[in-house]
Amino acid sequence: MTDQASELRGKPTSASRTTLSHIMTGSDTNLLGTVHGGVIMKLVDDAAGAVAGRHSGGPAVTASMDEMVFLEPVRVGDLVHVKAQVNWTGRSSMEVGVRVLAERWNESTPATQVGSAYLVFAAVDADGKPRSVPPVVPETERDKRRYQEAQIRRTHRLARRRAIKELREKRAAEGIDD
Ligand SMILES: CC(=O)SCCNC(=O)CCNC(=O)[C@H](O)C(C)(C)COP(=O)(O)OP(=O)(O)OC[C@H]1O[C@@H](n2cnc3c(N)ncnc32)[C@H](O)[C@@H]1OP(=O)(O)O
Repeated sequence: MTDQASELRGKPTSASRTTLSHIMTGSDTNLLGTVHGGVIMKLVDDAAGAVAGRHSGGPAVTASMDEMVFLEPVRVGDLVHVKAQVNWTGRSSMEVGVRVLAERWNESTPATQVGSAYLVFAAVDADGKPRSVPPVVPETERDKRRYQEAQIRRTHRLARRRAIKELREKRAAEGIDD
């Protein structure tokens, strides 16, 4: 990895926080007539990717997307806002938290939350190898809570990966072929 972590100065959460807005049309629907979850997931990935690129100051790739939650159906004519921010940073990875809000495009009613997700992005160099990212500096109490919660998710992701790897190695050592 390109290692300059100690040289990188911290960046506040607000420096890369981004909102992506889009009006849903007939081409975004599923067979039920509501907006396809994959359309929302693309917007989530786009917004999170912009945030990760801004925070890390260069290219960043999606390593994982987890806990994508759809709370309410989104409809044609909804103006969807995808709000994303860096919750936590590691050496080369960043957890980006995303909230998805929707409001009718031509009404002044408040937007309601319709989904959320957590994505991990890895900053990469020109060869696609992980490179160091500046530490995120949480500013508000909400940012600090999100940072702490992201650390819990990180611990669980690593533990889950390690446990599954160990199980597979154990089964392979026992000669079990699946
Ligand atoms: C924006 C887009 O559309 S990108 C297109 C979709 N995404 C891609 O094509 C990415 C394909 N994947 C890759 O290129 C590689 O697997 C990478 C760059 C994500 C990781 O490369 P690796 O060689 O595994 O590097 P490494 O193991 O050092 O991981 C780098 C960091 O990512 C984290 N990471 C890697 N995989 C995962 C994962 N599945 N979940 C969570 N974090 C992960 C690591 O914990 C590490 O974090 P740290 O440096 O902060 O400790």
